[in-house]
Amino acid sequence: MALLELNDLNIEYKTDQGNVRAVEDVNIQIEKGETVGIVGESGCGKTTMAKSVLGILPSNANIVSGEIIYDGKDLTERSEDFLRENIRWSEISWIAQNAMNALNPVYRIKSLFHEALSIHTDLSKAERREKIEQLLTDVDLDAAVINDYGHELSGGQRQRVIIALALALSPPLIIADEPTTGLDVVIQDQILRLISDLQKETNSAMMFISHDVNAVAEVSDKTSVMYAGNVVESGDSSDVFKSPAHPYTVGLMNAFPRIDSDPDDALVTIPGSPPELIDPPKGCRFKSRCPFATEDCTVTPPDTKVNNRSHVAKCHYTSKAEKFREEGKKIETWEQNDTVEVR
Ligand SMILES: Nc1ncnc2c1ncn2[C@@H]1O[C@H](COP(=O)(O)OP(=O)(O)OP(=O)(O)O)[C@@H](O)[C@H]1O
Repeated sequence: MALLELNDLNIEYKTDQGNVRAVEDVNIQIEKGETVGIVGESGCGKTTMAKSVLGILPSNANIVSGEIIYDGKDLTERSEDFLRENIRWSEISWIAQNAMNALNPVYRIKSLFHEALSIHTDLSKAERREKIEQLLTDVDLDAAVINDYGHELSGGQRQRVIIALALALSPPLIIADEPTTGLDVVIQDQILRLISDLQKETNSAMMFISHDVNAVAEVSDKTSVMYAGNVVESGDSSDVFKSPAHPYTVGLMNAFPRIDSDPDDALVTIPGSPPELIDPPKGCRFKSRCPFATEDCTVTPPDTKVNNRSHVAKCHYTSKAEKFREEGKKIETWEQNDTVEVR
């Protein structure tokens, strides 16, 4: 049994304009000790999905159907008290983007930890202090920051504090939602490496959410690519990133050139933006931006097996994936209005 299983998960937000179908029929499994990457542009439903696991969705959100099975328990059926006392921090912790900005600036760093440790452990005050200093050292901070206020630290230092907090109770699962976004590129790299090293050392499983394909490819064993509320491609990261089979994955990878790619190569971007999720298009949601789309794409896209492992893509034309990859490198492919013939 997987540590976390999202089964046919559907989540909507109620708004004055109508219901936003932010997560639709999402299936994701995370095994013990494994890192699963979730990648996609802003607004694709990644954060909504992650918040549903922790039970911290905003009040206008509704889990319409599906299951969130953690260690055999369906969390969608558990109360707020149960999640607070038995799941958050101790079983599943959360590293959010710029999380410290959201925290109370009049709190000292030590207060953040004392709160989590006093609720969930029976350590004495002195033992808690020792533990906090150790956690801060583990994330390469000077233990003296224990007495600082959040606003006295740099962005990178704050994110290290948040990582230390996420590790404080040795949770079996860590959800890291855009943990490096907004940081300086060099710091991003350090934080990424730190998360990856600590995760291996502690053997926690991790859901690693990012819009940055390269970051996801670097740390994840498996990857799910999300577009407009759907998982459009998933599989072992080595399969997904070596042989992307959905045109969206191809476009996303070209939009994030690897550090070792030729600097003279033109940057390819996917024109347009994801569709409105109040009345999303029928069939494939990527259709209007896909240079390879045909009439068939207006019907429900299939889950197509790409190889004899677990690599699947929601596209009718995965048998043409090699051609997608080749044509997808060219700017003209994405800029022209006509469909590119791949047959
Ligand atoms: N509180 C809310 N009320 C209504 N709609 C919302 C709310 N929060 C998010 N949405 C909508 O749900 C969809 C998914 O958003 P979500 O934040 O989950 O995406 P994301 O991929 O995590 O993007 P980002 O990285 O920008 O957070 C978007 O269309 C967004 O506008």
